[in-house]
Amino acid sequence: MTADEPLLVAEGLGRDYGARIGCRGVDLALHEGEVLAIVGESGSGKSTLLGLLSGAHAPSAGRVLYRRRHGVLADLALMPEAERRLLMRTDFGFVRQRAEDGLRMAVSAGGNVGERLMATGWRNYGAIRAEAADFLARVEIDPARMDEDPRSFSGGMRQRLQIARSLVSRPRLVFMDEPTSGLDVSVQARLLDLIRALVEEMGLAVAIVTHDLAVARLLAHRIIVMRHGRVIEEGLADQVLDDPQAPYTQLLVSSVLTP
Ligand SMILES: Nc1ncnc2c1ncn2[C@@H]1O[C@H](COP(=O)(O)OP(=O)(O)OP(=O)(O)O)[C@@H](O)[C@H]1O
Repeated sequence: MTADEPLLVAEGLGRDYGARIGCRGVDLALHEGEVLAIVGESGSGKSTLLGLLSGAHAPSAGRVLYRRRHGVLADLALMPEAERRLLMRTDFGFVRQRAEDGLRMAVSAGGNVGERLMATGWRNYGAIRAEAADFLARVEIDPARMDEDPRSFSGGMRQRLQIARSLVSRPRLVFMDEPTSGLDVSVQARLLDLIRALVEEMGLAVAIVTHDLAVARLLAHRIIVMRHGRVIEEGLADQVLDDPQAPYTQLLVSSVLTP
């Protein structure tokens, strides 16, 4: 596989909810090490698109192709269920808006991280514990607290723990849905820096949904702008933010629209 070949491709992708449009006609490609931000106001279809790209939901139109480690493109919807589930464990990571949705709250911090390692084949208890401690330190959680469960953690710590849980198994592709909203502004800034550092260091491909253009500017290489379920503009992050072409994007960027 060469760097020119995309890791993930969406072709004519769409999903309806009865008569309501979730998203329609989305074409995109995501390459290794690339961060793609999906922006748009509430209800524009961002989460629906992320659900389709990650294989969590089946499309009602089009398809999502994923380039597997041996280089072959596979249609997520046509994969046998067991294979898709395995792929989601080994190759994909998810960071949800609410840490509580991505963590097991009654399981220790170390357990939350170690569980992901076990799901990808790690078996040696000592090695799992050491790796979990190491990864907790990377997300700035004191490994001395690894036996505590996340209910005793602050919001920012919980989100950092969710990030550790998602990344410890070295996925190739990470899906993030508003990973910093709902946190204090100062906590958000620190978390964004951490995400940026980890994504860069691990060479991850990321599809991140955000209504916050500052998040997109900080993290993304490319941006797609959605409105009423469709992609209305896409391009390099700086291009879209500094020289938006679509009138709607111009309004978004000038903050006339409140997300
Ligand atoms: N489970 C569902 N059942 C019915 N309609 C849905 C469902 N999920 C989303 N929709 C509709 O699909 C459209 C797109 O919603 P989606 O959640 O993808 O937007 P979004 O851009 O992620 O919004 P937000 O920023 O508020 O999360 C909206 O009109 C929404 O009402």
